[in-house]
Amino acid sequence: MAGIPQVSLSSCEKPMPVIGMGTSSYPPADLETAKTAILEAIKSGYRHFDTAFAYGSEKPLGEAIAEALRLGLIKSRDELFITTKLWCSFAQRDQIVPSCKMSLENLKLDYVDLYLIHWPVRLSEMIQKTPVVKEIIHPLDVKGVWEGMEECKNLGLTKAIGVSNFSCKKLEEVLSVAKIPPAINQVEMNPVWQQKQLREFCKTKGIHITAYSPLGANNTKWGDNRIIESEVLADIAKAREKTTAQVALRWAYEQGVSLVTKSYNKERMKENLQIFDWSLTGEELDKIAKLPQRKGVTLASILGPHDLVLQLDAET
Ligand SMILES: NC(=O)C1=CN([C@@H]2O[C@H](COP(=O)(O)OP(=O)(O)OC[C@H]3O[C@@H](n4cnc5c(N)ncnc54)[C@H](OP(=O)(O)O)[C@@H]3O)[C@@H](O)[C@H]2O)C=CC1
Ligand SMILES: O=C[C@H](O)[C@@H](O)[C@@H](O)[C@H](O)C(=O)O
Repeated sequence: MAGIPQVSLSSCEKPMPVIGMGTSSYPPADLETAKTAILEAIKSGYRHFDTAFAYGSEKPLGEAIAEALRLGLIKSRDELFITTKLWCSFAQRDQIVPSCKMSLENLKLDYVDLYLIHWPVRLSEMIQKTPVVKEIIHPLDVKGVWEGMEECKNLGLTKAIGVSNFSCKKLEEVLSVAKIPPAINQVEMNPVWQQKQLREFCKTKGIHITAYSPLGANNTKWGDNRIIESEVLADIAKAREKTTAQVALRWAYEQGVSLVTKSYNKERMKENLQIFDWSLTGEELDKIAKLPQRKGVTLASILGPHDLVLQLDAET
């Protein structure tokens, strides 16, 4: 297996492996299933893991890390790059540090490598299921929340801080108040939602993009099968003796972003790492550039089609 390239992030001394294992599974995996899959991913060579308070995968990830250390698969926790995210129900100035500490407790870690604001919205209640009623959805206090994120970094609870699902407009708001600029914006990005405008903007601001759902989150509640069933991608895959998934992942990598993709299947998690020793041709890239575009993951599909949510989904 060719080695996994790394990227450096602003305000973070530790480099990040460009491919990470996602841990948002549908239907939600039980603790043992998730732990076993994550351990398998470590055995396969993954060193970057993406979790969130909302996924319920912090605990199994923490257990898998402890087990990997016990088994000697890794010598130190420092060999891993761990990302987790602030859930919307805790998106208030005084709740950020406690929330980060709660995630660290779930993970049984002293620090995470990256802490992200999960979505640019605040929920005034803890939720058990989605969609939610509109009364609990509020605009984000960007200044207060970002100050809390900066405090997490200054306290050493996280090496880097960033955001997720932020538009250019929301990023401008963060940048206007930030003492430490966001290192990353983690957003949906794949051949059928290429994010050209946002990528241009982030490049000029030194914000690195991580692509989530790079396979279109096929077979999940929040995604669809447009990528896995794309004839254009399948034709390229056939000609190159790769799989459609590998073509989609390689495309994202060639755009200069990092990516997090989830597989709890031993063969597919290995397959997804085989993207670093070949490249797409100019002609293949042109064909992919022409694919029809449509956002797959929307906040409205999670929280419900409320005005503020639809407005956030429509922002560029
Ligand atoms: N910040 C945010 O708001 C969001 C972040 N994320 C993060 O990004 C991660 C990845 O995105 P996700 O939405 O999971 O979607 P992905 O695009 O990574 O797709 C995951 C789906 O594809 C399947 N799959 C994986 N590899 C292959 C393959 N080689 N061939 C065919 N099917 C495959 C998986 O099934 P199987 O496991 O059976 O292989 C799973 O059903 C998440 O797990 C999460 O960590 C995701 C959504 C939103
Ligand atoms: O209800 C659906 C879930 O919240 C799903 O959309 C998320 O877990 C997603 O992967 C995310 O990171 O936001």
